[in-house]
Amino acid sequence: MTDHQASPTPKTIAVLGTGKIGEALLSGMIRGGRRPADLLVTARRADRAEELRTRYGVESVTNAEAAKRADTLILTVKPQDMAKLLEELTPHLPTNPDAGTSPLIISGAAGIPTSFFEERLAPHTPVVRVMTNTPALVDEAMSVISAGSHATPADLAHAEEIFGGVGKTLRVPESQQDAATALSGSGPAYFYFLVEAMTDAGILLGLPRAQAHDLIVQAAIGAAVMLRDSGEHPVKLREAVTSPAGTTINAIRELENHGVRAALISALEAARNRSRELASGTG
Ligand SMILES: NC(=O)C1=CN([C@@H]2O[C@H](COP(=O)(O)OP(=O)(O)OC[C@H]3O[C@@H](n4cnc5c(N)ncnc54)[C@H](OP(=O)(O)O)[C@@H]3O)[C@@H](O)[C@H]2O)C=CC1
Ligand SMILES: O=C(O)[C@@H]1CCC=N1
Repeated sequence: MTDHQASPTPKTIAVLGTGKIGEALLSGMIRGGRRPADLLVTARRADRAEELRTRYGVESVTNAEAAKRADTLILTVKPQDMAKLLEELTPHLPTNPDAGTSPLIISGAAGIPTSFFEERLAPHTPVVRVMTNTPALVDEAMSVISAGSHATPADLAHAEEIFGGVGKTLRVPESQQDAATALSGSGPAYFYFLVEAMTDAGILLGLPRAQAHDLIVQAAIGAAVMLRDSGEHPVKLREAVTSPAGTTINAIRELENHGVRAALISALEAARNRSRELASGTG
């Protein structure tokens, strides 16, 4: 296909800045049946480019080449690297595209609003902002999707199709993206932190580390599946575990005494605030 012609189904997808999130998406697209020949990747280091080529059979190109050849550019560099990446891309993107003829820009970066891209790119450039998370690696991502000013329903559907291949998607107004970043973007880290802490508790209680880890991980998986599949409110599920004069209520009292609920609320608020700070793309 000629560069950037209007097309209802964009063909070539480039992942720019293929680190942890970029690779998770790339591997998901290939698992989902997309041909490596329809994918391009870019990386800052030659050894990383080679690694991606070897691992996935995809072509590794420069950012300039990706801008010229791809119909969809998924930008997965750190927020602080986004301005520089855009500087590298803009000379190679159409400068005065008609509506519908520009490549779709999908940003996976925390904090950076679609206006950041629209201010730096040609008029009509469609931009979609997505906050995914690392469980994309196991097709259990949560990807929260918002349209920029020029993104069409087809652009949103295309982003949903890409990210839907690695988990669930949800459309939200862009004003909710910083909150979503705090909840689901960073969310897996909170659960890993809890598992780490509870495994330490198992050690304190005399269990071997590997056994403590397995017990807590399976409790987490069981709880997660029940939260997802039972349709019950978490309070109900917790009440079902909490027997009168039993063990669980003693633990819950300690969690409340130590302000864990308030700590979590403050923690997510801090993450949301940091996402807002990242909006300028300067760190
Ligand atoms: N990690 C997570 O859980 C999540 C991250 N995100 C967002 O995804 C984005 C990427 O995060 P993550 O994958 O963790 O970060 P990584 O550092 O793993 O990936 C970013 C990659 O971009 C490369 N890079 C930087 N600048 C350029 C450039 N100009 N051209 C080509 N490659 C470049 C980096 O190269 P080098 O290796 O040399 O540094 C690195 O490999 C961030 O914006 C983050 O906010 C969103 C949701 C969850
Ligand atoms: O910590 C971060 O900034 C990124 C964005 C969401 C998860 N990780």
